[in-house]
Amino acid sequence: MLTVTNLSIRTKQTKETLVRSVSFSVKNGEALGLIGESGSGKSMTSKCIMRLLNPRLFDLRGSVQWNGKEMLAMKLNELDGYRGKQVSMIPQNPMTAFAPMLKLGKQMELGFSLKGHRERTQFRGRLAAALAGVNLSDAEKIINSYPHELSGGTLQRVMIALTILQRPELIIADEITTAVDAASEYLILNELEKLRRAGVSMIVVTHDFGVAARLCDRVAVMKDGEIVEEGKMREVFSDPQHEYTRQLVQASVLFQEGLC
Ligand SMILES: Nc1ncnc2c1ncn2[C@@H]1O[C@H](COP(=O)(O)OP(=O)(O)OP(=O)(O)O)[C@@H](O)[C@H]1O
Repeated sequence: MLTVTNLSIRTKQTKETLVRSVSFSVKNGEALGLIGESGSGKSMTSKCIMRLLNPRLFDLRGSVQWNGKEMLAMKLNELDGYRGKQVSMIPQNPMTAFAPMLKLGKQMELGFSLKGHRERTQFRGRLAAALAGVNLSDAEKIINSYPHELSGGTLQRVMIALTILQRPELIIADEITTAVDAASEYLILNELEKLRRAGVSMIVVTHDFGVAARLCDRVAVMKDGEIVEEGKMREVFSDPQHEYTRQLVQASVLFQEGLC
């Protein structure tokens, strides 16, 4: 279980507070939607949970506990057993998740610690199936590509397939359907729904209530670095209390009806 308590993030250089006293929790097997407009602090909060913020650039206050362990105090060597294994993030900009000078197949071998021909062959079979699940049919081409040779949407789907293979306990999915076509979005959401049914917990970062409604039990709405409303998905969606949430819900409904 993840518990974030009074998390604040401030830049050291400009002293700007980007995230202010944010608190939420994600129970085992639960999915929380982190919703809000661009710049509201969703990605910063997610990166902080993954310990991806450079302490020389950001002041972090508060607490991020994973199964009772304080993540913000965890040493770098301890993080190896946490990141990617227990908690994985599918980042908004997937290019940052891959080393630019290594072919993807090589990176996967290293990431999954594959040894020997047999392990590699077995992995490639599983990879091909996971890639097909997110609408990528040419596994060979992907394995033999450098990251810059693939589009952002394709790399994002590769990340999703790899996360599915890793099967962590918690997945943080940051705007994972914004760079892909509608058919791929449909398949990606199906794959995430399967993981949910298998008991994987999730934080779904999105500005789209529709995406959150498909996957999430609860939702926290962020605005200007703060959570302004939190509750059960259905209740917040059908009876939003905060004016900003009302606007988001309305925009989502209008969008779904094709009116904007
Ligand atoms: N590396 C950084 N240094 C300083 N400020 C940053 C940095 N990254 C993001 N910010 C600022 O932090 C605030 C929150 O950004 P964040 O990326 O978390 O927003 P978001 O809600 O995820 O929106 P989006 O979906 O557009 O990424 C914004 O004001 C942004 O300009």
